[in-house]
Amino acid sequence: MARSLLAGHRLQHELESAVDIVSRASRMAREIQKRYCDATQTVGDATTLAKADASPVTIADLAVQALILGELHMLFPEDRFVAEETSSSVQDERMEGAIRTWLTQYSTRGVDERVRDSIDLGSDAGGCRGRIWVLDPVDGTKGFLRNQQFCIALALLVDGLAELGVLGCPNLSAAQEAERIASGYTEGIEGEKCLTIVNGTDGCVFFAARGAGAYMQSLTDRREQALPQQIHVNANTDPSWAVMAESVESGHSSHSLTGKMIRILGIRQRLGVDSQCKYGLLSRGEACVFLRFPRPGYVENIWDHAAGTVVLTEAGGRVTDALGGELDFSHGRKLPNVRGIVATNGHMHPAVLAAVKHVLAEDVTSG
Ligand SMILES: Nc1ncnc2c1ncn2[C@@H]1O[C@H](COP(=O)(O)O)[C@@H](O)[C@H]1OP(=O)(O)O
Ligand SMILES: [Mg+2]
Repeated sequence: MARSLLAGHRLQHELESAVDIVSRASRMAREIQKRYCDATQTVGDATTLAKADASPVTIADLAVQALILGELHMLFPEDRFVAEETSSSVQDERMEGAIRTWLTQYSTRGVDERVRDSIDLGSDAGGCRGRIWVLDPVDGTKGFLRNQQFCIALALLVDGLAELGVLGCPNLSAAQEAERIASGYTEGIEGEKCLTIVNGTDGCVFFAARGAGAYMQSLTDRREQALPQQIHVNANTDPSWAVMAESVESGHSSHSLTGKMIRILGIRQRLGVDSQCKYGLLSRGEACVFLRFPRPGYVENIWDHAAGTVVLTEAGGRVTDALGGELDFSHGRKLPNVRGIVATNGHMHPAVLAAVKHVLAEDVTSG
Protein backbone atom coordinates (compact mmCIF):
# COMPACT_ATOMS: atom_id res chain seq x y z
CA MET A 1 0.00 0.00 0.00
CA ALA A 2 1.26 3.46 0.87
CA ARG A 3 4.40 1.66 2.14
CA SER A 4 6.05 0.86 -1.17
CA LEU A 5 4.93 4.08 -2.83
CA LEU A 6 6.28 6.40 -0.19
CA ALA A 7 9.33 4.50 1.01
CA GLY A 8 11.71 6.92 2.63
CA HIS A 9 9.24 9.82 2.74
CA ARG A 10 9.57 11.69 6.04
CA LEU A 11 5.82 11.27 6.73
CA GLN A 12 5.61 7.66 5.52
CA HIS A 13 4.53 6.27 8.91
CA GLU A 14 1.90 9.00 9.34
CA LEU A 15 0.44 8.42 5.87
CA GLU A 16 0.42 4.61 6.12
CA SER A 17 -1.30 4.84 9.50
CA ALA A 18 -3.82 7.40 8.27
CA VAL A 19 -4.74 5.32 5.20
CA ASP A 20 -5.19 2.20 7.31
CA ILE A 21 -7.35 3.94 9.95
CA VAL A 22 -9.46 5.90 7.42
CA SER A 23 -10.03 2.71 5.40
CA ARG A 24 -11.38 0.88 8.47
CA ALA A 25 -13.46 3.91 9.45
CA SER A 26 -14.88 4.04 5.89
CA ARG A 27 -15.97 0.41 6.04
CA MET A 28 -17.56 1.02 9.43
CA ALA A 29 -19.41 4.12 8.24
CA ARG A 30 -20.70 2.27 5.17
CA GLU A 31 -22.05 -0.51 7.39
CA ILE A 32 -23.77 2.02 9.66
CA GLN A 33 -25.26 3.73 6.60
CA LYS A 34 -26.51 0.41 5.21
CA ARG A 35 -28.11 -0.44 8.52
CA TYR A 36 -29.86 2.87 9.25
CA CYS A 37 -30.33 4.95 6.12
CA ASP A 38 -32.40 4.41 3.03
CA ALA A 39 -33.11 6.37 -0.10
CA THR A 40 -36.36 7.75 1.33
CA GLN A 41 -34.38 9.43 4.13
CA THR A 42 -36.11 7.42 6.84
CA VAL A 43 -33.54 7.22 9.56
CA GLY A 44 -33.70 5.21 12.76
CA ASP A 45 -34.50 7.41 15.78
CA ALA A 46 -31.58 6.16 17.78
CA THR A 47 -29.09 7.32 15.18
CA THR A 48 -30.04 10.89 14.43
CA LEU A 49 -30.20 13.92 16.60
CA ALA A 50 -30.16 17.60 15.97
CA LYS A 51 -27.21 19.78 16.84
CA ALA A 52 -27.87 23.41 17.76
CA ASP A 53 -27.55 24.31 14.09
CA ALA A 54 -30.05 21.57 13.19
CA SER A 55 -27.63 19.63 11.02
CA PRO A 56 -28.01 15.89 11.36
CA VAL A 57 -25.41 14.11 13.40
CA THR A 58 -25.37 10.37 13.38
CA ILE A 59 -23.69 7.61 15.23
CA ALA A 60 -21.44 7.40 12.21
CA ASP A 61 -19.96 10.89 12.76
CA LEU A 62 -19.27 10.16 16.41
CA ALA A 63 -17.99 6.61 15.97
CA VAL A 64 -15.68 7.63 13.10
CA GLN A 65 -14.28 10.56 15.10
CA ALA A 66 -13.71 8.36 18.17
CA LEU A 67 -12.02 5.65 16.08
CA ILE A 68 -9.71 7.92 14.12
CA LEU A 69 -8.68 10.36 16.86
CA GLY A 70 -8.37 7.59 19.47
CA GLU A 71 -6.03 5.54 17.30
CA LEU A 72 -3.97 8.50 16.04
CA HIS A 73 -3.54 9.73 19.61
CA MET A 74 -2.10 6.36 20.59
CA LEU A 75 0.32 6.41 17.67
CA PHE A 76 1.29 10.09 17.86
CA PRO A 77 0.66 11.21 21.46
CA GLU A 78 2.24 14.65 21.00
CA ASP A 79 0.01 15.63 18.05
CA ARG A 80 -3.08 17.87 18.30
CA PHE A 81 -6.46 17.47 16.61
CA VAL A 82 -9.12 19.70 15.03
CA ALA A 83 -12.32 17.80 14.31
CA GLU A 84 -15.95 18.66 13.76
CA GLU A 85 -17.85 16.80 16.52
CA THR A 86 -17.91 17.02 20.33
CA SER A 87 -19.01 14.44 22.89
CA SER A 88 -21.96 16.68 23.85
CA SER A 89 -23.70 15.06 20.84
CA VAL A 90 -23.53 11.65 22.52
CA GLN A 91 -27.09 11.78 23.83
CA ASP A 92 -27.17 9.05 26.43
CA GLU A 93 -25.71 5.77 27.64
CA ARG A 94 -27.58 3.85 24.97
CA MET A 95 -26.02 5.85 22.19
CA GLU A 96 -22.57 5.59 23.78
CA GLY A 97 -23.06 1.83 23.99
CA ALA A 98 -23.98 1.65 20.30
CA ILE A 99 -20.85 3.63 19.35
CA ARG A 100 -18.69 1.35 21.52
CA THR A 101 -20.12 -1.73 19.82
CA TRP A 102 -19.10 -0.37 16.40
CA LEU A 103 -15.62 0.53 17.64
CA THR A 104 -15.10 -2.93 19.06
CA GLN A 105 -15.58 -4.33 15.56
CA TYR A 106 -13.43 -1.86 13.65
CA SER A 107 -10.67 -0.65 15.97
CA THR A 108 -7.48 -2.68 16.13
CA ARG A 109 -6.10 -0.64 19.01
CA GLY A 110 -8.83 -0.85 21.65
CA VAL A 111 -10.14 2.70 21.84
CA ASP A 112 -13.61 1.44 22.73
CA GLU A 113 -13.44 2.25 26.46
CA ARG A 114 -12.76 5.95 25.92
CA VAL A 115 -15.45 7.04 23.50
CA ARG A 116 -16.11 10.53 24.85
CA ASP A 117 -12.45 11.33 25.55
CA SER A 118 -11.47 10.24 22.05
CA ILE A 119 -14.16 12.43 20.45
CA ASP A 120 -13.12 15.46 22.52
CA LEU A 121 -9.48 15.21 21.44
CA GLY A 122 -10.70 17.16 18.39
CA SER A 123 -11.33 20.47 20.17
CA ASP A 124 -7.94 22.11 19.49
CA ALA A 125 -8.02 25.70 18.26
CA GLY A 126 -5.72 24.94 15.30
CA GLY A 127 -3.20 27.51 14.09
CA CYS A 128 0.20 27.86 12.49
CA ARG A 129 2.39 25.92 14.95
CA GLY A 130 3.08 22.21 15.38
CA ARG A 131 1.44 19.06 14.04
CA ILE A 132 -2.35 19.16 13.82
CA TRP A 133 -4.56 16.44 12.35
CA VAL A 134 -7.74 17.85 10.81
CA LEU A 135 -10.78 15.57 10.55
CA ASP A 136 -14.27 15.71 9.13
CA PRO A 137 -15.61 12.34 10.32
CA VAL A 138 -18.58 12.31 7.95
CA ASP A 139 -18.37 15.03 5.34
CA GLY A 140 -21.62 15.23 3.39
CA THR A 141 -23.96 14.16 6.18
CA LYS A 142 -26.93 14.92 3.93
CA GLY A 143 -25.58 12.51 1.31
CA PHE A 144 -25.03 9.93 4.04
CA LEU A 145 -28.68 10.21 5.10
CA ARG A 146 -29.87 9.95 1.47
CA ASN A 147 -27.80 6.77 1.17
CA GLN A 148 -25.54 8.49 -1.37
CA GLN A 149 -21.98 9.81 -1.38
CA PHE A 150 -20.12 10.95 1.71
CA CYS A 151 -16.49 11.12 2.71
CA ILE A 152 -14.16 10.73 5.67
CA ALA A 153 -11.60 13.50 5.32
CA LEU A 154 -8.32 13.58 7.24
CA ALA A 155 -5.38 15.95 6.77
CA LEU A 156 -2.16 16.64 8.66
CA LEU A 157 -1.00 20.23 9.04
CA VAL A 158 2.62 20.86 9.97
CA ASP A 159 3.25 24.46 11.02
CA GLY A 160 0.08 25.51 9.22
CA LEU A 161 0.87 23.76 5.93
CA ALA A 162 -1.31 20.85 4.74
CA GLU A 163 1.19 17.99 4.26
CA LEU A 164 -1.02 14.88 4.03
CA GLY A 165 -4.55 14.30 2.79
CA VAL A 166 -6.70 11.16 2.96
CA LEU A 167 -10.26 10.91 1.61
CA GLY A 168 -12.21 7.74 2.41
CA CYS A 169 -15.13 7.52 -0.05
CA PRO A 170 -17.13 4.41 0.93
CA ASN A 171 -19.66 4.66 -1.92
CA LEU A 172 -17.42 5.88 -4.73
CA SER A 173 -16.24 2.96 -6.82
CA ALA A 174 -12.52 2.76 -7.52
CA ALA A 175 -13.39 2.15 -11.17
CA GLN A 176 -12.03 5.06 -13.18
CA GLU A 177 -15.45 6.04 -14.49
CA ALA A 178 -18.07 5.97 -11.76
CA GLU A 179 -21.50 5.18 -13.20
CA ARG A 180 -23.50 8.36 -13.76
CA ILE A 181 -27.25 8.83 -14.03
CA ALA A 182 -29.51 11.79 -14.80
CA SER A 183 -30.54 13.62 -11.65
CA GLY A 184 -33.09 16.29 -10.79
CA TYR A 185 -30.85 17.75 -8.06
CA THR A 186 -30.84 21.03 -9.98
CA GLU A 187 -32.50 22.47 -13.03
CA GLY A 188 -30.20 23.05 -15.95
CA ILE A 189 -31.09 24.99 -19.06
CA GLU A 190 -31.89 23.20 -22.30
CA GLY A 191 -28.93 21.21 -23.58
CA GLU A 192 -27.39 20.88 -20.11
CA LYS A 193 -27.04 17.51 -18.45
CA CYS A 194 -27.54 17.28 -14.68
CA LEU A 195 -26.06 14.06 -13.40
CA THR A 196 -25.21 12.24 -10.23
CA ILE A 197 -23.16 9.16 -9.38
CA VAL A 198 -24.48 5.70 -8.62
CA ASN A 199 -23.12 4.05 -5.45
CA GLY A 200 -20.31 1.63 -6.27
CA THR A 201 -19.88 -1.74 -4.64
CA ASP A 202 -16.32 -1.29 -3.41
CA GLY A 203 -15.63 2.33 -2.40
CA CYS A 204 -12.17 3.86 -2.52
CA VAL A 205 -9.63 5.84 -0.56
CA PHE A 206 -7.58 8.71 -2.02
CA PHE A 207 -4.32 9.72 -0.35
CA ALA A 208 -1.49 12.13 -0.99
CA ALA A 209 1.61 13.58 0.61
CA ARG A 210 2.93 16.96 -0.42
CA GLY A 211 5.58 16.45 -3.07
CA ALA A 212 4.94 12.70 -3.40
CA GLY A 213 1.90 12.51 -5.69
CA ALA A 214 -1.72 11.40 -5.24
CA TYR A 215 -2.97 7.80 -5.14
CA MET A 216 -6.20 5.86 -4.97
CA GLN A 217 -6.99 2.34 -3.87
CA SER A 218 -10.15 0.29 -3.65
CA LEU A 219 -11.79 -0.44 -0.28
CA THR A 220 -12.63 -3.95 -1.44
CA ASP A 221 -11.55 -6.91 0.68
CA ARG A 222 -10.12 -8.55 -2.47
CA ARG A 223 -6.41 -7.88 -2.13
CA GLU A 224 -5.62 -8.10 -5.82
CA GLN A 225 -8.05 -5.26 -6.55
CA ALA A 226 -6.85 -3.11 -3.66
CA LEU A 227 -3.49 -2.14 -5.13
CA PRO A 228 -2.91 1.62 -5.05
CA GLN A 229 -2.51 3.48 -8.30
CA GLN A 230 -1.18 6.95 -8.90
CA ILE A 231 -3.86 9.34 -10.13
CA HIS A 232 -3.76 12.51 -12.18
CA VAL A 233 -6.17 15.21 -13.25
CA ASN A 234 -7.21 15.22 -16.88
CA ALA A 235 -5.60 17.65 -19.30
CA ASN A 236 -8.88 18.82 -20.76
CA THR A 237 -9.55 22.42 -21.70
CA ASP A 238 -12.47 21.71 -24.04
CA PRO A 239 -15.70 22.85 -22.36
CA SER A 240 -17.89 20.58 -24.49
CA TRP A 241 -16.23 17.61 -22.80
CA ALA A 242 -15.84 19.14 -19.33
CA VAL A 243 -17.82 18.18 -16.25
CA MET A 244 -18.43 20.63 -13.39
CA ALA A 245 -18.93 19.02 -9.97
CA GLU A 246 -20.96 20.80 -7.28
CA SER A 247 -22.98 20.23 -4.10
CA VAL A 248 -26.26 18.38 -4.37
CA GLU A 249 -27.63 20.75 -1.72
CA SER A 250 -28.45 24.22 -3.10
CA GLY A 251 -28.34 25.47 0.52
CA HIS A 252 -24.62 24.64 0.57
CA SER A 253 -23.70 26.12 -2.80
CA SER A 254 -25.79 28.28 -5.13
CA HIS A 255 -26.80 26.30 -8.21
CA SER A 256 -27.90 29.50 -9.88
CA LEU A 257 -24.43 31.12 -9.60
CA THR A 258 -22.58 27.99 -10.70
CA GLY A 259 -25.03 27.65 -13.63
CA LYS A 260 -24.18 31.18 -14.80
CA MET A 261 -20.45 30.47 -14.48
CA ILE A 262 -20.49 27.31 -16.57
CA ARG A 263 -22.62 28.97 -19.26
CA ILE A 264 -19.91 31.60 -19.77
CA LEU A 265 -17.37 28.78 -20.05
CA GLY A 266 -19.54 26.64 -22.35
CA ILE A 267 -19.62 23.67 -19.94
CA ARG A 268 -22.79 21.60 -20.33
CA GLN A 269 -22.42 18.78 -17.85
CA ARG A 270 -23.12 19.29 -14.14
CA LEU A 271 -22.43 16.56 -11.61
CA GLY A 272 -24.12 16.80 -8.20
CA VAL A 273 -22.08 14.92 -5.58
CA ASP A 274 -22.03 15.37 -1.82
CA SER A 275 -18.83 15.90 0.18
CA GLN A 276 -15.11 16.05 -0.67
CA CYS A 277 -15.65 13.09 -3.02
CA LYS A 278 -15.72 15.95 -5.57
CA TYR A 279 -12.00 16.60 -4.96
CA GLY A 280 -11.38 12.88 -5.54
CA LEU A 281 -13.32 12.91 -8.80
CA LEU A 282 -11.25 15.83 -10.13
CA SER A 283 -8.06 14.17 -8.92
CA ARG A 284 -8.67 11.06 -10.99
CA GLY A 285 -9.76 13.03 -14.04
CA GLU A 286 -13.53 12.46 -13.96
CA ALA A 287 -14.43 16.12 -13.63
CA CYS A 288 -12.52 19.26 -14.59
CA VAL A 289 -14.04 21.87 -12.30
CA PHE A 290 -15.53 22.00 -8.79
CA LEU A 291 -17.34 25.19 -7.84
CA ARG A 292 -18.70 25.97 -4.38
CA PHE A 293 -20.55 29.19 -3.59
CA PRO A 294 -22.23 29.18 -0.17
CA ARG A 295 -24.46 32.08 0.82
CA PRO A 296 -22.49 35.28 1.54
CA GLY A 297 -21.39 35.35 5.17
CA TYR A 298 -20.84 31.58 5.44
CA VAL A 299 -17.34 30.89 6.77
CA GLU A 300 -15.76 27.61 5.64
CA ASN A 301 -14.28 25.11 8.12
CA ILE A 302 -10.72 23.87 7.52
CA TRP A 303 -11.83 20.21 7.72
CA ASP A 304 -14.04 20.70 4.65
CA HIS A 305 -11.09 21.47 2.34
CA ALA A 306 -7.69 20.58 3.82
CA ALA A 307 -7.55 16.89 2.80
CA GLY A 308 -9.20 17.48 -0.58
CA THR A 309 -6.76 20.30 -1.37
CA VAL A 310 -3.69 18.11 -0.76
CA VAL A 311 -5.07 15.25 -2.88
CA LEU A 312 -6.10 17.46 -5.79
CA THR A 313 -2.93 19.56 -5.76
CA GLU A 314 -0.77 16.43 -5.77
CA ALA A 315 -2.81 15.04 -8.67
CA GLY A 316 -1.89 18.15 -10.67
CA GLY A 317 -4.94 20.32 -9.98
CA ARG A 318 -5.44 23.72 -8.35
CA VAL A 319 -7.61 24.97 -5.50
CA THR A 320 -8.15 28.66 -4.75
CA ASP A 321 -10.86 30.99 -3.56
CA ALA A 322 -12.88 33.02 -6.06
CA LEU A 323 -10.17 35.68 -6.25
CA GLY A 324 -7.44 33.16 -7.01
CA GLY A 325 -5.97 33.19 -3.48
CA GLU A 326 -4.53 29.98 -2.00
CA LEU A 327 -6.47 28.43 0.89
CA ASP A 328 -4.64 29.07 4.17
CA PHE A 329 -5.35 26.48 6.86
CA SER A 330 -3.19 28.16 9.52
CA HIS A 331 -5.74 30.61 10.96
CA GLY A 332 -7.53 28.23 13.32
CA ARG A 333 -10.60 26.07 12.78
CA LYS A 334 -12.00 28.34 10.07
CA LEU A 335 -10.93 29.61 6.65
CA PRO A 336 -11.50 33.34 7.09
CA ASN A 337 -11.85 35.76 4.17
CA VAL A 338 -12.66 33.06 1.65
CA ARG A 339 -15.55 33.73 -0.73
CA GLY A 340 -16.21 30.67 -2.86
CA ILE A 341 -14.05 27.66 -3.64
CA VAL A 342 -12.70 27.14 -7.16
CA ALA A 343 -10.99 23.81 -7.84
CA THR A 344 -9.91 22.68 -11.30
CA ASN A 345 -7.64 20.38 -13.23
CA GLY A 346 -5.22 23.32 -13.30
CA HIS A 347 -5.39 23.74 -17.07
CA MET A 348 -8.80 25.42 -16.87
CA HIS A 349 -8.08 27.50 -13.77
CA PRO A 350 -7.47 30.91 -15.41
CA ALA A 351 -10.58 30.65 -17.61
CA VAL A 352 -12.73 29.44 -14.71
CA LEU A 353 -11.51 32.24 -12.40
CA ALA A 354 -12.34 34.81 -15.09
CA ALA A 355 -15.89 33.45 -15.44
CA VAL A 356 -16.31 33.32 -11.65
CA LYS A 357 -15.19 36.93 -11.25
CA HIS A 358 -17.53 38.08 -14.02
CA VAL A 359 -20.58 36.38 -12.47
CA LEU A 360 -19.78 37.57 -8.94
CA ALA A 361 -19.35 41.15 -10.14
CA GLU A 362 -22.75 40.98 -11.88
CA ASP A 363 -24.27 39.42 -8.79
CA VAL A 364 -23.08 42.34 -6.62
CA THR A 365 -24.37 44.91 -9.13
CA SER A 366 -27.79 43.27 -9.43
CA GLY A 367 -28.00 42.31 -5.84
N1 LIG B 1 -25.37 26.55 4.99
C1 LIG B 1 -24.29 25.96 4.49
N2 LIG B 1 -23.62 26.53 3.50
C2 LIG B 1 -22.52 25.94 3.00
N3 LIG B 1 -22.03 24.76 3.44
C3 LIG B 1 -22.65 24.16 4.42
C4 LIG B 1 -23.82 24.72 5.02
N4 LIG B 1 -24.22 23.90 5.98
C5 LIG B 1 -23.35 22.88 6.00
N5 LIG B 1 -22.39 23.04 5.07
C6 LIG B 1 -21.26 22.17 4.80
O1 LIG B 1 -21.14 21.79 3.46
C7 LIG B 1 -20.37 20.58 3.42
C8 LIG B 1 -20.96 19.61 2.47
O2 LIG B 1 -20.91 20.15 1.22
P1 LIG B 1 -21.66 19.38 0.06
O3 LIG B 1 -23.06 19.86 0.07
O4 LIG B 1 -20.90 19.76 -1.14
O5 LIG B 1 -21.58 17.94 0.38
C9 LIG B 1 -20.42 19.99 4.77
O6 LIG B 1 -19.15 20.04 5.32
C10 LIG B 1 -21.38 20.86 5.50
O7 LIG B 1 -21.02 21.06 6.82
P2 LIG B 1 -21.23 19.88 7.87
O8 LIG B 1 -20.00 19.01 7.69
O9 LIG B 1 -21.25 20.59 9.17
O10 LIG B 1 -22.52 19.18 7.49
MG1 LIG C 1 -18.05 18.62 6.26
